[in-house]
Amino acid sequence: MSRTVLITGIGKRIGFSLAKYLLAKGHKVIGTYRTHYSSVEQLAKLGATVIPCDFCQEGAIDALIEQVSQHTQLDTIIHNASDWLPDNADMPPQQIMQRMMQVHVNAPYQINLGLSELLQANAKLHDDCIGASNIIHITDYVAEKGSKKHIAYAASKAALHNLTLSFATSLAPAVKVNSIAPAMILFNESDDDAYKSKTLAKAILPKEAGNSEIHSLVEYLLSSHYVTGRSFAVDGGRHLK
Ligand SMILES: NC(=O)C1=CN([C@@H]2O[C@H](COP(=O)(O)OP(=O)(O)OC[C@H]3O[C@@H](n4cnc5c(N)ncnc54)[C@H](OP(=O)(O)O)[C@@H]3O)[C@@H](O)[C@H]2O)C=CC1
Ligand SMILES: Nc1nc2c(c(=O)[nH]1)N=C([C@H](O)[C@@H](O)CO)CN2
Repeated sequence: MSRTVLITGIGKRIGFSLAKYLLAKGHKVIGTYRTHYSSVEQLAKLGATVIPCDFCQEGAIDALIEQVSQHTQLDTIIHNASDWLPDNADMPPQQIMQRMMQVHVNAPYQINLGLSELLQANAKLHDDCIGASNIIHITDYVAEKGSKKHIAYAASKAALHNLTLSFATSLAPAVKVNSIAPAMILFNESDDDAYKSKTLAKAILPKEAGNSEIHSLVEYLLSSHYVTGRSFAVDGGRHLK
């Protein structure tokens, strides 16, 4: 059955690849972006509805909720947008924590509350309406482990997983709410060989997993009618090292 999926942060990397993947599967995609890369135009040409939204801009989230509410068949939200700020970023610690909580906690919280009635109503469009609609929070392995250099980021991702627990309870039985906790999906262009070797050595499956690991897990969660309130680690067994 074709779904209508809101994905945040579609401009690049995992968000971009996931939007392309879901469009290719025949789903309708509504995607938010902060920077207007050519990839955004590419997704629009493939049929996506693309909406500019910087979650740190006053009023932007309310405007997004208002705009997405017009898409009356919305049944899935994937919170992918994220800012990987280190604690030594060139701004005061208070601002670092505020931005991390704004992007990773306040934005998903407000969007979920603002669109939950639509998700619940559209669960009924499916043959089996129990667990038919979805919210997926993309967190991070460090939500459970912590981080030496991204303390505020890790804390905000832990809070994002806590939203999974609360919304899973409050939106049952129509809406499933789950976390995906990745570790090493994609390196950044700025990562040097020394960093890559050190990072790969943290997992018992030492590899850069790639976007397809997220695609297949999203597909599984969308097909389930019974999995909710859980976190799915995509981390090469880092917890066993
Ligand atoms: N890549 C990996 O190996 C891992 C990724 N993850 C998680 O997976 C998800 C995707 O990762 P990845 O693709 O690497 O992430 P990126 O950092 O490459 O991209 C994140 C996206 O979020 C957008 N974004 C950042 N800040 C804001 C904001 N204030 N308002 C709106 N949008 C914003 C970015 O926009 P812009 O392009 O303008 O910056 C970008 O499109 C993230 O949640 C990340 O934390 C977790 C562990 C590992
Ligand atoms: N928003 C982002 N979050 C994270 C990123 C990223 O590029 N953007 N990258 C990672 C790393 O893969 C880290 O897990 C290992 O280097 C974590 N989160």
